Amino acid sequence: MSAIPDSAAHLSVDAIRVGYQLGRTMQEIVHDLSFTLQRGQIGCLLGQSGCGKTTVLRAIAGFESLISGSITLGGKELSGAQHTAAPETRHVGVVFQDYALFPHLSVADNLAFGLRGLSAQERQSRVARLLSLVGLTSQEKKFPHELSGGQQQRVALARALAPQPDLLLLDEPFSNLDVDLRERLATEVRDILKEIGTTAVLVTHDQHEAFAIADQIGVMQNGAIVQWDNAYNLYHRPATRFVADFIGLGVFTTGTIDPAQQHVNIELGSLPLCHGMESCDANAQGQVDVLLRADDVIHDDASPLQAEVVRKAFRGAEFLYTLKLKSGQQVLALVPSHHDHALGERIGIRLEADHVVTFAKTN
Ligand SMILES: Nc1ncnc2c1ncn2[C@@H]1O[C@H](COP(=O)(O)OP(=O)(O)OP(=O)(O)O)[C@@H](O)[C@H]1O
Repeated sequence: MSAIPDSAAHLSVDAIRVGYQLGRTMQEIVHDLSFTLQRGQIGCLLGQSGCGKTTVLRAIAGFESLISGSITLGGKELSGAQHTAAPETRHVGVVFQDYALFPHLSVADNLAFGLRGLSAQERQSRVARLLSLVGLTSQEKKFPHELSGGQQQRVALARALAPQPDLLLLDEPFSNLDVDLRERLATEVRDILKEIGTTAVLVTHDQHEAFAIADQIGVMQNGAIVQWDNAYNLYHRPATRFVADFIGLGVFTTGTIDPAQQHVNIELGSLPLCHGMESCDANAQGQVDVLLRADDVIHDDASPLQAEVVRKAFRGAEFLYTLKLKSGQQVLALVPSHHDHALGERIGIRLEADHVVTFAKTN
């Protein structure tokens, strides 16, 4: 599923195919991929290593030509099947994974580097504003090696924003940072981009990062976007089994449709078919796979339904329990961490699903 081209969009990526020349043959990596962003929106391409995220970003930056399709920014076509505007003419900023700062220049000079066309006074005031925006005013005289990874990434962001690009591209910008810092910095970067209203596209394989920063996320599989949506819908209304599996924590459990009642019966109880779903196969028959998220299974001491704790992972505020049902099927449950149960213990659970997601059975 791909986005419908939108003529009012600021960035429009329309049915692009991109590949690499290997000897005499063109190996197509990105197939018929489309999405749009309004001015000031932040989009994210999320997917496993090798699915083609960076290739899309490189095509938007102008480093790769298109086999077919088009890329339009602010109403102007940057790439089509016949032409590729040079990267330096696109008004597109790029933040790379390795920051790519100039090691011999101070923080302030790194930021001023792309502003040589401005007067000294304008340059100074833009650098001062950006330093304050990224919270590095007191570090302006330092050199990159004197900064932490998170600070270096903020300098890279400020440097890319300095020429006031029409679009900012971020290629796995947080992957060199600690997991804890990644999500925090992603939220900070979102606040900064929103404050100045910059349209941006980020690529990452980390869904928490994507959730923290993006308005719209495209889940990629084998060079195509399989769902372009907001984080809530990707989690609660996954369009395909791949998205359901890739996003969030959950298991598939076997369900049997009761067509008369429009319910699906699973070992844990009965769920209204398609509950909370805008699109769903209400005519499904027989057996289906039902997606059960870890937050659909609630720990409840008063429930007569019991399951055995077979695995537990402490996550601070919660435990992620893997629970074995009577049949041997396993489900996941996120439980507040003051409920500390031992492996092998049987605990009461009940079902509480806001969205009932089913897929055709695979085995
Ligand atoms: N310059 C190139 N020449 C030939 N093939 C390439 C080139 N760059 C990338 N590829 C191939 O294109 C495919 C997609 O690569 P790409 O870097 O776009 O994926 P990705 O999703 O960004 O992966 P990662 O998360 O690992 O960076 C891979 O199979 C890769 O080997």
